[in-house]
Amino acid sequence: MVTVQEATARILQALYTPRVESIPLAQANGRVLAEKITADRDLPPFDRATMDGIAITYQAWYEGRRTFAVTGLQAAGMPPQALQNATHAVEVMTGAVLPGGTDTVVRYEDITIQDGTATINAPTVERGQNIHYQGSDARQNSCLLEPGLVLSPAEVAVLASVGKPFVNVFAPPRAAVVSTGDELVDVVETPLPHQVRRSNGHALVAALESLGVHASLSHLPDNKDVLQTKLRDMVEANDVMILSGGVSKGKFDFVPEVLGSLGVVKHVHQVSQRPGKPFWFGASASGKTVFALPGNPVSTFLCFQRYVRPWLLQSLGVQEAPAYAVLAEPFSFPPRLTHFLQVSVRNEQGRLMAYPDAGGGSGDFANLKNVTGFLELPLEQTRFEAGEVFPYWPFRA
Ligand SMILES: Nc1nc2c(c(=O)[nH]1)N[C@H]1C(S)=C(S)[C@@H](COP(=O)(O)OP(=O)(O)OC[C@H]3O[C@@H](n4cnc5c(N)ncnc54)[C@H](O)[C@@H]3O)O[C@H]1N2
Ligand code: MOO
Ligand SMILES: [Mg+2]
Repeated sequence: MVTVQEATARILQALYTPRVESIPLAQANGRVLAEKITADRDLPPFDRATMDGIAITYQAWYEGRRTFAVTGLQAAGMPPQALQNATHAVEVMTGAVLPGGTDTVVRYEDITIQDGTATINAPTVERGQNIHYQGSDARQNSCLLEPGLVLSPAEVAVLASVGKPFVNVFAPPRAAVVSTGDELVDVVETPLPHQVRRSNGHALVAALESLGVHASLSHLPDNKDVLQTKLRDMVEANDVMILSGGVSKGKFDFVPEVLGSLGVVKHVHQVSQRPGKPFWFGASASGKTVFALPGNPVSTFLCFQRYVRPWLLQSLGVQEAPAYAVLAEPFSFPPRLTHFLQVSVRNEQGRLMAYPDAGGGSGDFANLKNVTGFLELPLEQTRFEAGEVFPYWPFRA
């Protein structure tokens, strides 16, 4: 048995190397960037008027001039005009290039224009006001986006602005979810009194889907030969397999033995934690990864959030800052195990307060609907006081 920290370290030493694929910009939202994006031009690419009004030379204002003959019009999209005379002004529109020879923009609200002459009514004018200077946001060739970034609408705008109709992103791993257990029937079946409908596989597929990974789903019986035959091909055909059930000490818990016989080398089996103690993790010689999660539904769910999700994100180079929350009420947990306490987190004046709602144990998956995540209570402690801060593993906002 290893600690949660040791298990984490071993898992994160066995990352997989994702393939890179080029996708259209319209599909980029939510994907993980696999290339460095640099500015192809200065940002903004020219001195840009930020207000509709007139462009003047500040010096003329400074020397006391308040009226300017309007001798030109600079609309957005027009090549730059030039001011012929420092006593003149050019009408300028937001988004237009600042006309040559001007250095200051005065808003229409601060002027009156009559018979081709603009009069400035504003009490003060600052040199360079209402101009977004070329290169003030970023210089040409400077790095705008780094690999590992999860692309959001904000980054889609950046990609468009630097002329990327296609972008390189990391391809999601080929993934397979396999649930096991003779007592489990399909969702469309009516279970006999001694049977239950299987739910873990569906939860895992949905959890992967929310990370952009489309996994196959299958179910296998508690039969060593069948497991061996079916898992053999699946291990090599996928980058990652996620199994549920059959990893504990029961007479029909064949999964660790079968995986071992297929050349999947055990890196972790049994972690000093509750729920999820029988957790198993291994990798084949060719780097194919297998997570075999304990079958109790809350254990399966927790182990996915605590181990599979970070492994996947780190494999894709995604840096996710660890989350923490404040325990809102005292809690006791005597066993020398890291306890993943189900909590409901509320933001109270900027502090994430975690309210325990432990539920009825690792079989009580219906309780997960009441909570927002798990608080990781360390094994060294048995008593946890209100106000103490612990790592928090959210699975919903
Ligand atoms: N002697 C011991 N017994 C058990 C130990 C132990 O340390 N010593 N650990 C317990 C813990 S903790 C857990 S968690 C479970 C893990 O069991 P397995 O991984 O072997 O899972 P199964 O035995 O196949 O199933 C356990 C439980 O979960 C239900 N299950 C499984 N898959 C699904 C599914 N897809 N959908 C819904 N429910 C599922 C299954 O019906 C069982 O009730 O072992 C303890 N035992
Ligand atoms: O992981 Mo087991 O879930 O403690 O029942
Ligand atoms: Mg079992």
